[in-house]
Amino acid sequence: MTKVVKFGGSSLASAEQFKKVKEIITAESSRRFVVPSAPGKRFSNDTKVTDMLYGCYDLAAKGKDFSSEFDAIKERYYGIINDLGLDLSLEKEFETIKACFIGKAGRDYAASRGEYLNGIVLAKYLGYNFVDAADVIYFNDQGQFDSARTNEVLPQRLATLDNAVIPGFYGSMPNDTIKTFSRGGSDVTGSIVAAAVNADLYENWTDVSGFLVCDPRIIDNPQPITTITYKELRELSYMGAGVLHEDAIFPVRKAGIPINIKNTNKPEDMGTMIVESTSQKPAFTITGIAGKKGFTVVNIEKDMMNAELGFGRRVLEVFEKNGICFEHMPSGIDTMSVVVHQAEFAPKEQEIMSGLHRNCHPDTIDIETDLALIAVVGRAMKSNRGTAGRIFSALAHAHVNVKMIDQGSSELNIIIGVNEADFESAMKAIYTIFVDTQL
Ligand SMILES: Nc1ncnc2c1ncn2[C@@H]1O[C@H](COP(=O)(O)OP(=O)(O)O)[C@@H](O)[C@H]1O
Ligand SMILES: N[C@@H](CC(=O)OP(=O)(O)O)C(=O)O
Repeated sequence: MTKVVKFGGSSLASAEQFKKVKEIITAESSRRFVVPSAPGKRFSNDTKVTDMLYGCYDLAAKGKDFSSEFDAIKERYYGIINDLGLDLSLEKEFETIKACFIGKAGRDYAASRGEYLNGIVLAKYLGYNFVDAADVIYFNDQGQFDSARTNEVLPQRLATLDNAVIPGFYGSMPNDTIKTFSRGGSDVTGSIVAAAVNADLYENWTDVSGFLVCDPRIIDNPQPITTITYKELRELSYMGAGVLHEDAIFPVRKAGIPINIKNTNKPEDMGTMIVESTSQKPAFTITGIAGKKGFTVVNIEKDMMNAELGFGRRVLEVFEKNGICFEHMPSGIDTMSVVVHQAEFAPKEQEIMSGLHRNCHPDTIDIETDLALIAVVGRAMKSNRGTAGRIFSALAHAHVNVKMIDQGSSELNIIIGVNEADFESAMKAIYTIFVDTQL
């Protein structure tokens, strides 16, 4: 039996957390491959080492003095090393990092050092081999994960080792520079390593007892989800359920390896099993709710739009030419709405508006900003009548105006657009109707 265990930043934020991690790893000899994140927050208004590194590098890149910020990062590591009583010096590593900051080695390089250094500390503490992710995880020239090259090198390298610590979050580009995944990307490394060693299980250790029906920062003590399918999870992660990076699902899913989300602070809790399919009925009609703020809707109106061949294509062409992906596109007979990420759309707004006028000759176009999207997800929704009705009556009772509705043909999710100001009350209303009232 081989398990790959990924520990998030909250699980490795201090020496106290490192001790819990060692106890978990040594409790089972199958926990042979370990993927650590950089030290995270020790308390709610603490700063993650990754953010400290970004801040420090930004100063260095502007040619400003970054010594006190750099010392604060060193202190985080030496605090852990000293409290664990390790005989380990990172002075050589810190010298190299400082020189690379001055030499402007890049933001990705800077951020990756959080996981790199934590990997060295954890390997020493566990007595495990250290494998630098830069030597085994690859990206292509476009900056996308290069699975072909990684699959040639990583499985072979790990096959020679009884155990290893492989830092999460980064790898190397064809020109040997360092590249990171997007934020939270150590989850992706864990998944890639699990596939490479053909693990029986990928354990993802965090600070909550698994996936919860709703974000615990919005609902107090939400119910846990014991089993969830990859498909459901992808919908929820994509819509902001931060426990697991949305891209962490693909490598293990392809290899048929289940994921178990576990709590480092409560290892006895079962956590959540993420599986391909299950006959287990979810506890409620819905499996989970997640949501994100920061969307814009572009509403396009034109009489007889439905009869105009190629109208939709011409609309989307304008977004494509401006490099904007669309999230949803609800449409009527004479109307079409395109929902996009506000941060991506805002700088291109004028180009897109004039492009739409030129390409599609609409009667009117209006833009609504500050929209939040909420995904209500559940494999049981398909076989339960009236789910949408319950959602909308709950929202009406909570005085939330629904701006947009989109139901995928898989009937796995219903997406609802509301004003950002209504986001929290909408999430609470939906949670209450399905979980507390259990309608
Ligand atoms: N549906 C959800 N279930 C559980 N946690 C969630 C959910 N949505 C958001 N979260 C947040 O995700 C956090 C865990 O993810 P993350 O901060 O990336 O942890 P780690 O540092 O272990 O990688 C939780 O502390 C919680 O605040
Ligand atoms: N440290 C990186 C990568 C990561 O996955 O971290 P965490 O496991 O703490 O979410 C980040 O903050 O984005």
